[in-house]
Amino acid sequence: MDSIKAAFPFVVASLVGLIICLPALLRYLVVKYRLRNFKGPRGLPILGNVLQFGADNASFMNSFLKWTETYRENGSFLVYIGFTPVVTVYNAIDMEVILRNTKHDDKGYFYKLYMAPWMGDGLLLSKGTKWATRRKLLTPSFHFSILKNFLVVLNEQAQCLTDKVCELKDKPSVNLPTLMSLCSLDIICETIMGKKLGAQKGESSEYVEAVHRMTAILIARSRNPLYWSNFIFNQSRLGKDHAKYLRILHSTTKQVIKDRKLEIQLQGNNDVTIDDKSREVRKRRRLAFLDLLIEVQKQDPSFTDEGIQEEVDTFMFEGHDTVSTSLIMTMYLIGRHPEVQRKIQEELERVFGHDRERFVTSDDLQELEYLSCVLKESQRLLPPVPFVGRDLGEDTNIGGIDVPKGTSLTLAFFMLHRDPKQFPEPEKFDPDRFLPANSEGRHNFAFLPFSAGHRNCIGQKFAVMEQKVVLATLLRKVEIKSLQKLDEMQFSGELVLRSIGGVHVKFTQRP
Ligand code: HEM
Repeated sequence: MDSIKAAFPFVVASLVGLIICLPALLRYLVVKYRLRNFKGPRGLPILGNVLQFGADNASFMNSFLKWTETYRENGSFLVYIGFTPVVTVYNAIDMEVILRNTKHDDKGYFYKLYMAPWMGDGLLLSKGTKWATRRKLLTPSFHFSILKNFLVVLNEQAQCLTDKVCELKDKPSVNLPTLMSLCSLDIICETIMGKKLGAQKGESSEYVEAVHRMTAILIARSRNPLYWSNFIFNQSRLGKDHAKYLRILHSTTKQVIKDRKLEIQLQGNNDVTIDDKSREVRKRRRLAFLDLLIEVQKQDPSFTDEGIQEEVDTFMFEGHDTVSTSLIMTMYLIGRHPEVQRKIQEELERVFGHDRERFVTSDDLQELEYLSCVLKESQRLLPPVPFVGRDLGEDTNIGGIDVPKGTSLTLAFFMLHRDPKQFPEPEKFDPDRFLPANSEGRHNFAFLPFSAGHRNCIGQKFAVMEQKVVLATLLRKVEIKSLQKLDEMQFSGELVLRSIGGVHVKFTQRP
């Protein structure tokens, strides 16, 4: 009798546990049944496919690549992370179905876990009405007529980079990520917040240190499943550093916004006005995106200071690592293909003559057509954002199978861009694929470095402009030789694509 009494609390606890877990268990069984015909690697009970992912980011990427090739005909496959099904999609037809549907705008658990503390509920992470209202408010700020106001900053920073690179010409090897990250940070800080950092010139800044440390912490967090729990992460050394750098990042942006608003107030009105019809910007000083956000707030006071901060933090994050990764990969590929580099140099000579100093103008940007093809081909082969996540907002037919609402998706651009039906010999770097005549008949959703549909990249035009200015300035003066072979490089799909072990090149000054 006593032993029954003693066991009673455990029996009750087990029953309560079962009742709590039952809905989740039932949902798992129903979803598993509905997805029974979806192809994918066979996993273990309870663990699913986790053990097949490998212990580090490189093995994770290799497993993904292996599965993509195995299921290429389907263009999608299913894995289980424990009890959670995740469908990976990498064919143009299903990409279109998903990205065109406005109901699929939830970015999923991991996005929120890693990025929300820094970016809050800004444009990247928000959804529904909040996202739609913000996107409508912010889209005009990315119109080309406004973006061209940033050309001066882009040119100045590109020249600073070029001067630095010229000084490195005798070095046998330069690791591109270190160099390019500082350049794109200088650019994004000045264009978004109107703040000159001087990172390229070696001026130390608490903010730059915090951005670098924060990015590294987010990557380390994604690698360790224990840190996926907020509770465990917050107690860890890494979690404490995270809190410290987050304070620096937020207090900096908060202060910058406050100072800029005060400056405007002291001047009596905002010295930046935008003509509604021509989108022409009139200003008495250098424009920053922040001025445009403050202008938006004047038109719509529901866009609060917190709202401005969320968007500034989002742009700082989204507009820095992505562009520098794209430049790194493009410079690497140019340095591997002397014939492509020669064609770029010929185009630069056609547009700039022998003038290696003059700033790149908006007319020049239109004329650099071959450089556009090179950028696109680089973003096809080595897309800076290799994957994005989504949770399905409604039941959706993917590859002929009805996938239930709530299922997590990985949209794998890295693998999409290697579809041999859309891009014959997909591993070959061939910028001519993107000449207009060679692009005919290609599916509109076969090439998505900036994603597509309503949640596409708002900063796409800015990013292309920045890269063209940097490359047109640099390649007029220097030549790049890449020191690693593509098939020997090991990539990892973190928040952006990274080459484990760096990207090493040698620069020489052009005669
Ligand atoms: C080569 C550089 C860039 C690449 C490859 C890139 C790529 C992308 C991709 C793939 C997305 C979709 C993310 C998702 O669906 O989860 C995205 C969204 C976004 N990007 Fe970019 N991006 C770049 C540069 C920039 C820049 C320079 C800015 C800002 C200055 C920016 C701001 C944003 C924002 C705010 C979003 C969220 C848009 C929304 O959901 O409405 N990006 N980007």
